[in-house]
Amino acid sequence: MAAATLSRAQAWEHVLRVRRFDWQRGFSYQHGSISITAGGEWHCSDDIEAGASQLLDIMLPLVARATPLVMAQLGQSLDGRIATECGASYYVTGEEGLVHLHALRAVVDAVVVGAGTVAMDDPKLTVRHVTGDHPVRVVLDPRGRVPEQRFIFEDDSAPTLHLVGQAHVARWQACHEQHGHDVSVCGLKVGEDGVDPRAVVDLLSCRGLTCILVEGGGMTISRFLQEGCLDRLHSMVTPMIIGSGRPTLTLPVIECLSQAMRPAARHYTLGDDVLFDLDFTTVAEKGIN
Ligand SMILES: Nc1c(N[C@@H]2O[C@H](COP(=O)(O)O)[C@@H](O)[C@H]2O)[nH]c(=O)[nH]c1=O
Repeated sequence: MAAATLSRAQAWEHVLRVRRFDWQRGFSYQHGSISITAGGEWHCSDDIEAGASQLLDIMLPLVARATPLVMAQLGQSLDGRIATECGASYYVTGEEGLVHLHALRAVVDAVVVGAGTVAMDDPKLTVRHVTGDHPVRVVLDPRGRVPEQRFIFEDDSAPTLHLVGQAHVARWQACHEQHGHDVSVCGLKVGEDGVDPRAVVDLLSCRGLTCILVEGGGMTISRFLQEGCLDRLHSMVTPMIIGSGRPTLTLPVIECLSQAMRPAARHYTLGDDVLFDLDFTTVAEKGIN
């Protein structure tokens, strides 16, 4: 009899199961031919397809854990752009990159986007390219400026949480009610520098949303990174040169490269795209002196 081979689809089912596994109580997950320990190390006693093996390598560190996770995802061109000057961004990354984005959505509790992304892209933020549940959609809108007619407000296939500055709560509650939108509005303290990403993480955590994907835009992700709020960043680089347009990350000016961030990094090929998996909780060991 031919030896069994674990397929990519089967590996994905394991990822979803591992996400639901109680890592507070159990230290290792065992199912059929596969065993997984906290942190994401895995072993399969059957043969395994290359795509399945890569999927486990990429996804298990995100789900085989008992602690909260705040991560971000960027789909960018080779020259570090996420959209053209006027905001066209559908799509920078290829088919496999998009599947990966949806896989990330399927393993988090909440997906966070800034007001600009909602205004410009009118995203759905649902899981469509893989099996799995939709995350809670969170709009970060300190100035309460997002247009009223947006897909995530009108669509009730997933819960939506609209985080606005305290001054805008009553107006937005009335607005969603008037339009019959099933959207929860929550107030945020807005300081001189805008909203503190830590306050967002705390607010979501109080609602049981502890595994968070910050999906865009570049400024929102940059702010989370600058404040030390990101554990991980998945940067999907596609061999396209846009040449001008919206940048991926915008951070304070540094003078020398010793001040640059050097997170531990792994990389994977997904179709024509290269995924850089950056772990900000661990500093890279290698460096050229
Ligand atoms: N354009 C772009 C991304 N952009 C993200 O996808 C959102 C649109 O998602 P949806 O409407 O749910 O399909 C958009 O608002 C932004 O958050 N992501 C990527 O991996 N690659 C891409 O090329």
